[in-house]
Amino acid sequence: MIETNVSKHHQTFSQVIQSYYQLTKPRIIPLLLITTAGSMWIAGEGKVDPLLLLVTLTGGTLAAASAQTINCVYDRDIDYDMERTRHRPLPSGRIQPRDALIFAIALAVISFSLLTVFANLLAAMLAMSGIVFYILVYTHWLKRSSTQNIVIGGAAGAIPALVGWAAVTGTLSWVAWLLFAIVFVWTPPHFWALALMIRDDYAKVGIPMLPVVAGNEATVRQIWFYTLVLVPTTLLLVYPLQATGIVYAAIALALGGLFILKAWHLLHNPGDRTLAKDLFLYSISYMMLLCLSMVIDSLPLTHRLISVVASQLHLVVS
Ligand code: HEM
Ligand SMILES: CC(C)=CCC/C(C)=C/CC/C(C)=C/COP(=O)(O)OP(=O)(O)O
Repeated sequence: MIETNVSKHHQTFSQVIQSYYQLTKPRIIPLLLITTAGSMWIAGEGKVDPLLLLVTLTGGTLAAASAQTINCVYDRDIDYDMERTRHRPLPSGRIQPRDALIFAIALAVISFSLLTVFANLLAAMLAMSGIVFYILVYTHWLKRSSTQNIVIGGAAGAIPALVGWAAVTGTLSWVAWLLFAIVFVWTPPHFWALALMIRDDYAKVGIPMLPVVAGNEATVRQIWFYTLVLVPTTLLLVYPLQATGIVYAAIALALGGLFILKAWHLLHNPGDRTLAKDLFLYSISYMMLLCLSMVIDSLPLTHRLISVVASQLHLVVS
């Protein structure tokens, strides 16, 4: 087991807080919340109770933080061996695994209570299932054993979209599952682009990420495949589900076109790490803007503006 001297040094209160904060891998959480919010706005047809929004996003934050913290406890051995993750609080000895687990359980309990009391039981149960799936299916079962680890495990990252929908409607629908599918299909291009950049790190610790096991060519082909599935999937919200309108359709098409273009470049240059990095960074902006377009599209103001423009066009034509 990893023991370092760092834990024996005195840490100031703010350093301790900082370490617990880092344990939650906070940089990923805002995007998870953006998918939750996009889902909530579509579910609420442009009108979301601010208190429900606040509670759901807080509950979602705490659940994701709990999941990431348990993942840090479980993966502390490989995190120690990888350059990118070596300085995390557990491998560097700033927090003890037992304390991290207590912290994670506390986060999960608060999240569950908050969501149950102020949203509903379905939203709370979904958030908890996100934690369980991420830990059991991704971290424990697949991460160290399958090249498909992030395809199947990626379902955990798509659960926040279901949480958002459930919080507003108390149930799940086809649209909710489609939002889930969008994040699910987006995850392989998102992660494999990154894995192409840092494959050596994964190879070092024996994690069977696709580029390590199957090579760059096979990985870019998979990225290309999932990107080609992703873009039409995003458009199913417009037709046949009719959950979003013209504003979303136009933005989803433009963003999707650029995603396909970038994936195409990578497909023809599998060894180019700059292109891989470009696609990874774009995948994040893509999801952010796609969800933002869901929100804008659902607003009553947008609907009014569109009917004004449509009637003007009608006048011009007739
Ligand atoms: C199993 C699925 C996923 C895997 C394996 C994965 C893996 C990763 C990894 C390893 C990083 C780099 C983090 C670092 O440098 O410490 C990253 C970054 C990121 N991921 Fe994912 N990810 C997954 C799904 C998601 C999902 C579902 C979202 C949100 C919807 C997301 C959002 C982000 C964001 C925003 C970053 C950038 C963080 C930064 O600014 O450094 N990821 N991902
Ligand atoms: C509703 C709910 C609670 C959902 C939780 C979903 C969740 C925490 C998704 C995160 C996915 C993710 C960023 C994985 C990082 O992979 P990794 O752990 O392999 O990354 P690493 O190599 O940086 O450790």
